[in-house]
Amino acid sequence: MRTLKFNNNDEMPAFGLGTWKSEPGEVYNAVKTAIKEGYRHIDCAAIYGNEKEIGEALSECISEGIVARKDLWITSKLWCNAHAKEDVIPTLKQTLHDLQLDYLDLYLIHWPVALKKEILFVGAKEDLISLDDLPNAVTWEAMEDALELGLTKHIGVSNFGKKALQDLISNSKIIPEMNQVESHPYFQQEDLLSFCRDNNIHFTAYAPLGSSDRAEKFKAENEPKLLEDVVIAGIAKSKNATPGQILISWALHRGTSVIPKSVNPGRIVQNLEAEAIHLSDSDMKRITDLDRNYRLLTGAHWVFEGGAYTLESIWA
Ligand SMILES: NC(=O)C1=CN([C@@H]2O[C@H](COP(=O)(O)OP(=O)(O)OC[C@H]3O[C@@H](n4cnc5c(N)ncnc54)[C@H](OP(=O)(O)O)[C@@H]3O)[C@@H](O)[C@H]2O)C=CC1
Ligand SMILES: O=C1CO[C@H](CO)[C@@H](O)[C@@H]1O
Repeated sequence: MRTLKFNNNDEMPAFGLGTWKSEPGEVYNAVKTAIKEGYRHIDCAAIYGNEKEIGEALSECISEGIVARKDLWITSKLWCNAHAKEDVIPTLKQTLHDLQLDYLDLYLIHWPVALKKEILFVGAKEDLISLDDLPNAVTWEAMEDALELGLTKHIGVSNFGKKALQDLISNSKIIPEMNQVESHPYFQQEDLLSFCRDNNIHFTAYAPLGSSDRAEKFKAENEPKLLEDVVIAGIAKSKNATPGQILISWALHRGTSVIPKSVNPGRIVQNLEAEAIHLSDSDMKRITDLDRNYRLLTGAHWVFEGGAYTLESIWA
């Protein structure tokens, strides 16, 4: 099993299970199947609305002796409406309660965007709080407190660009240990990955298979379909593998963590088996050459005329 090493020698399994869009009725089975088959890393978030069902599966896997808590790596994320300093710890405690855990392995600020407390999904510019009024550095101080309290073993961020990372690096006691962002062959983010490497920040690739089960309203017309790419298909055929497995294997060979989502038992197993695939330097180069700087999860839903955020400010 490939792992990413953290400062205190904790090792995060590089491969994990994504859980966004895994409905409450199906995520229980997905997590149980995954753990029984050998997954040891589950990626969660309060905003996915399914942490209670994930908690039931985790609790059963532990009580039935399928896995020990210490051998699992559980990540969750702080939603944007809880960035106020006093809201972070209570929100994390709710996630721990839902997941039936005493501690997380990794807690992330989900986006460098702040929402008013009563707003779950942004619908208008009035729902937003600007970073001048509620800076990431303030939220981060409470993340540091969570670490000190032992509620999580590691802290990090998600959807942060270089500037937002640099702000935290320059102004904080503890540097983020992880940045979880979109990454796949059509949107590799090599520059951000190098920045993270240079600053000792690990990198998790989300939407590694193209996130094709997103709601249509969040998709662009004629979005390129990674799983149908001819180069990926050709490499898959030559290795008796599937395109999904090649995409996962590429991310692992690149030294990143990768968290494909599936609720289908066959694909859950298939995705795990991608860890055993070997890609040659020439396979890797052919895939690296596919980059087209095509972001699937654009973040456009945060942007309103006269609002607090622009795409440039979010991804800077
Ligand atoms: N921090 C953040 O802001 C974000 C984090 N994430 C995290 O990353 C995870 C992964 O990203 P996500 O957006 O879910 O998209 P993925 O790229 O993982 O794609 C998921 C889709 O691929 C299908 N699929 C799974 N395995 C295969 C396979 N081997 N072959 C073909 N199709 C397959 C799934 O269907 P099925 O379930 O039927 O198998 C589903 O439709 C999320 O679930 C979440 O945990 C994602 C987006 C944003
Ligand atoms: O992780 C993610 C998926 O769900 C969220 C909202 O529903 C997204 O904003 C986010 O990027």
